[in-house]
Amino acid sequence: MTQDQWGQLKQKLQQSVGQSNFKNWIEPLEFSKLADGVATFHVPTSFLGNYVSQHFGDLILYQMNALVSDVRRIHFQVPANTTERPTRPATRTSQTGAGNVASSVSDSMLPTAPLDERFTFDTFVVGKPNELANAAARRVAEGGPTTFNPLFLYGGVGLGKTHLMHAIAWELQTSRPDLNVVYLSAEQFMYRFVQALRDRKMMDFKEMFRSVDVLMVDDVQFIAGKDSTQEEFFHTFNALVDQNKQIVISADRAPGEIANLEERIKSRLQCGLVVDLHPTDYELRLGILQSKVERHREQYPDLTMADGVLEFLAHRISTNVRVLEGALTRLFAFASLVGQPITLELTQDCLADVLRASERKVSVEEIQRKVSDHYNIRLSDMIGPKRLRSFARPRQVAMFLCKQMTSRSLPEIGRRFGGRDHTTVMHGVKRIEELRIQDAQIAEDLELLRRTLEG
Ligand SMILES: Nc1ncnc2c1ncn2[C@@H]1O[C@H](COP(=O)(O)OP(=O)(O)OP(=O)(O)O)[C@@H](O)[C@H]1O
Repeated sequence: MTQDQWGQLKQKLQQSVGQSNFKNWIEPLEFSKLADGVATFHVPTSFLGNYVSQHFGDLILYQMNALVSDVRRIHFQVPANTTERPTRPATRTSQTGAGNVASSVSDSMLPTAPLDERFTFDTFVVGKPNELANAAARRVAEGGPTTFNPLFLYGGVGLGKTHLMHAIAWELQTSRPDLNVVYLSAEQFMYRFVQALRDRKMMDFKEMFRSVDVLMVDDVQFIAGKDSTQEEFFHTFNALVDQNKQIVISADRAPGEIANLEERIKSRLQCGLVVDLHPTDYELRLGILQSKVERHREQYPDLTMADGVLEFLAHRISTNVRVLEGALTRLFAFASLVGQPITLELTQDCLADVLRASERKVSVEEIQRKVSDHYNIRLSDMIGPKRLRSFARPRQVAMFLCKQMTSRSLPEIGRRFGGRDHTTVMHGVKRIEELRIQDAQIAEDLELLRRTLEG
């Protein structure tokens, strides 16, 4: 391939990956040579090589073959005279991408997967459900003598396991640059293992894995049922533990609960510290939202957000932090697109599907019953026409909770409150929103009721 052809290919890639990806990742590539079906590119850092290999490797290979035939592999190389800045843990080694794409700088070092720069301890919000996991991760990140091995982190989807592992790697990169820290998913472990078998490079594979100082394997449940990968994992694990090298493992469940995982591996995994990331609670969700909103505010400085929106989201969106983050991002993008402030109404419109999906199954009837019990009035009085303050206030509280905790529209809520008009419901909801700020007793009632209703 000539430099001209590389120029043409770059134009094509620009169209495929978009301007910003192109600028960040493709533009820095320098085509070096094409020989024996292997296209070599020079990259300024192995991190960049890793990233491009993983995210755009197949695309480059595909588009290159449309231009010149018979390219089998892509190779990313940091030229010998380049000094890499040690800014990220992942830069010390390189990543082998899928298929025929490889980015290798040194064949003797184990490639680590790229780390997400947003996943640090600074950005990890700590609350009751994750404080132990956070403390254990921090302990490992200090890089001192191994006190528990392995650290086994487990928890449901999107609760921060990967975030904590990346945070450990970032931290060690700064405090202990002498250590060879490797983070990879169990799937990547398997892929490397299969590749080593295929290329008859098992000795290299073993050597590479045994030269690691801190090994972190994400989503280990992936190797369940994959017998030879499990076997190899077991040997790697034992070899590192014997050498007192730190291991961190994550999974979506406790070691004992991973089906089709060999007993000896289960028991090995339980040897160290097993920590559970619990589902988030309201306070943690609110804390996470508050911290994330700051970053969105920087991006959209002109957007205003009404009081209560974050609280609403923290109440209504389930335990998965990824969903919570996604909702916030979408909300800001939407509000900026339509040029409107972020109000509760806009939030409900924009996130209707997310809210519906994570809706707790609380019914209007249940709310009415709990609220009338709480205020010691009869259900018939709450729904009936009487306007006495002692009935009207609980009625408004119930309307407010219906609006917050169910996906019923205002007219629907009105109908279930004795056929009232939607404007009456709207007025009731607004009144309680005001009172919640002015009147501590109402705020307390609401909190208590919400907790009982959530069960
Ligand atoms: N306590 C937290 N503070 C800030 N962000 C968090 C927290 N917990 C999770 N997140 C964010 O939620 C998202 C999902 O987290 P992460 O990918 O670490 O989850 P996971 O437990 O590895 O999920 P999976 O089981 O899907 O692999 C990430 O963007 C992460 O930054």
